[in-house]
Amino acid sequence: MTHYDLIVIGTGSGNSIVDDRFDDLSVAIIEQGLFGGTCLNTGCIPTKMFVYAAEVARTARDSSRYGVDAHVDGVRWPDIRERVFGRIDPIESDGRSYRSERLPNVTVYPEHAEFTGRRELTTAGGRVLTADRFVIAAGSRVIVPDIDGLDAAAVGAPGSRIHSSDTVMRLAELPGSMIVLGGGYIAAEMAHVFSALGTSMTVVARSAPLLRHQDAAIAERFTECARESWDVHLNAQVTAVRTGSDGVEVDYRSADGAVTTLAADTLLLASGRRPSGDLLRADNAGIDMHADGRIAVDEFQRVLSGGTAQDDVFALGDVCSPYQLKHVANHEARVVQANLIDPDHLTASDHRYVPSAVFTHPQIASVGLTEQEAHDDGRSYVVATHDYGAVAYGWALEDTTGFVKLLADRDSGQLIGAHILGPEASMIIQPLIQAMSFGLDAKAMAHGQYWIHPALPEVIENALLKLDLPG
Ligand SMILES: Cc1cc2nc3c(=O)[nH]c(=O)nc-3n(C[C@H](O)[C@H](O)[C@H](O)COP(=O)(O)OP(=O)(O)OC[C@H]3O[C@@H](n4cnc5c(N)ncnc54)[C@H](O)[C@@H]3O)c2cc1C
Ligand SMILES: NC(=O)c1ccc[n+]([C@@H]2O[C@H](COP(=O)([O-])OP(=O)(O)OC[C@H]3O[C@@H](n4cnc5c(N)ncnc54)[C@H](O)[C@@H]3O)[C@@H](O)[C@H]2O)c1
Repeated sequence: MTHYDLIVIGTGSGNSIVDDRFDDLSVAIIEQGLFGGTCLNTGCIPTKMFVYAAEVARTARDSSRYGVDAHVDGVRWPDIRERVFGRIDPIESDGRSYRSERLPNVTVYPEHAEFTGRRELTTAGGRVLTADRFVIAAGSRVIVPDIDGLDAAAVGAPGSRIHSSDTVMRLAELPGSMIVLGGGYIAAEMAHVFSALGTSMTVVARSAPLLRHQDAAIAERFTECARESWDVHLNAQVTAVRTGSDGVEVDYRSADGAVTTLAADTLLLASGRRPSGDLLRADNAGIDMHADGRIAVDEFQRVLSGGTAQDDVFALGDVCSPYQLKHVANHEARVVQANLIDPDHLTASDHRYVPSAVFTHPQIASVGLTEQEAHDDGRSYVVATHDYGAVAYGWALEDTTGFVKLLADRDSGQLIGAHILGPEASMIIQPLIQAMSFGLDAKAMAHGQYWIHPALPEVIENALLKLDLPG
C-alpha cells in the first residue's frame, strides 16, 4: 500500500489542479487513457479543428452567391486528419512526460483505478493507493445504445464500420456515406464536418426536432437548415444494426410502426455520454450518486456521502456536473484547486449563466433560459427576435436564416435568456453572457455603449432595442 497527500483521478480538467503550490505534497495522478482527457484528444479541440476545415470547404462551395465562382477541387482527408492530430498528439505525450518525469513529488499511474474502500483505490495492476485527499475528475464516456446487432466491442475497433466520436476523426479514409445516430451536439457537429467535406449524410434521431434542448425556435430553424444538407429522419426508433464487408444497415421504426432500412459506409453513434463514476466504483467509497450516474457534490465540489459533504474528496467536470462542457469542467477545477489550497475559506462554483455553443452549420450559441423554461417557471418575461438579414453585416453575409432571440424579465429588465443561430454565434453571444453575469440590464446594455457599425453585433443591439420593457 502506498500513501499520498493527494490523489487525482483523471487528467482532463483534473490535470490542471497540481501546480507549484502543491510542490510540498506527495501526489499521485491516475490516468487510464490518453493524457489530457476528452477535450484535448477526442472532444472540443480536434472537433473544432475539423469544423474549421469544413467551414472552408463550405464557404468555397457557397461562394457563387457573392459573385465569386470558386470550387473545391478535392478534400485531402489524410492531410486534414494529420493537421489536427499532428498538433494534438505531441501535446498529449508532452503532458504525460512532464507529469511523469519532471515533477519529483508526482507519481503517474497509467492505468484504470477503482475505489476498493472508503479512502482506498486499487489500480488495474493491483497497486493499492490511499490518500489524505482525493480529486475525482474521471469524466464521462460514450453511451453505446442497446440495439439489436450492435456489438459494443466492435465500436471503433480496427476496420469496424461503426464508430463513436472517440474514433471517427481518425478514420483512414473519408467515408462516401455516413449514418449518424442521435440528434444532439455531436450529431450536429459531426454531420456538418463530414457532409461539408463530401460525405453523403443521413441523420437518424429518436425525437424531434434536432437539438431539442435548445430554445424551440432555434431547434426548429436548425432542423429546417439541416434538412437542406442532410437526409434527416426524426422520431425514429433504431431497432437493428447490421454490418457487412461493404457497409452498414440500420433499421428504424417510425411512430406509425413502419420500418425503414438505411444503408451507408459508416455508422457514427452520437447518443450521449455517461458519467464514469460507476466504473470508478465510487459506491465503494460511500459516495452518493444521482439517478443519471453523476457523483453528487455540493456547491464547493465536495462529494456527498449519505447526504453529508466530505471535506477530503472533491469531484469536478463530467463525472459530477449537470453540464458536460469543458469551460464548466475548467471552472470547477479552479474551484477544487482553491478549496484544496485554502480549506478554511471555501469557494463555491458559479453555475448561474452557463453558455454553450454548437459548432455546426449554422452555428448556435445560447445562455440562460429557453422560452419554454421561462414559461414553465412562470416567469413574467418579454421576448424579442432580430434577423441577421435585417442588419448591414447580414446583407454582406447574404444570410437568410440567422437570428437572435432574447428574453428579459419584464419587471427588472434583466436578460434571462439569449439564443443565437447564425455565423459567429459563439462569438457574438459573449457580451450577452457578460451582461447577464454582471447584472447589466437590457436597456442599459443597448443604450449605454457604442455598437460598432456595421459590425455583426448590431443584430444583438437591435434585438435588445426591440424588448418591450418599461422606462
Ligand atoms: C466530440 C466531443 C466534442 C466536444 N466539444 C466540446 C466543445 O466544443 N466545447 C465544450 O465546452 N465541451 C465540449 N465537449 C465536452 C468536453 O469535452 C467535456 O465536458 C470535458 O472534456 C470534460 O472534462 P473532464 O475533465 O470532466 O473529463 P475528461 O476530459 O473526460 O477526463 C477524464 C479522464 O479520466 C480518466 N479516467 C476515467 N475513469 C478513470 C479511472 N477509473 N481510472 C483512471 N482514469 C480514469 C479518463 O481516461 C479521462 O482521461 C465535447 C465532447 C466531445 C465528446
Ligand atoms: N460544442 C460543444 O460544447 C459540445 C460538442 C459535442 C459534445 N458536447 C458535450 O458532449 C455531450 C455528449 O454529446 P452527444 O451529442 O453524444 O449527446 P447529447 O445529449 O447532446 O445528444 C444525444 C442524442 O442522442 C439521442 N439518443 C439517445 N439515446 C438514443 C437511442 N437509443 N437511439 C437514438 N437516439 C438516441 C438523444 O435523443 C439526443 O438527441 C453533450 O451533451 C455536450 O454536453 C459539447
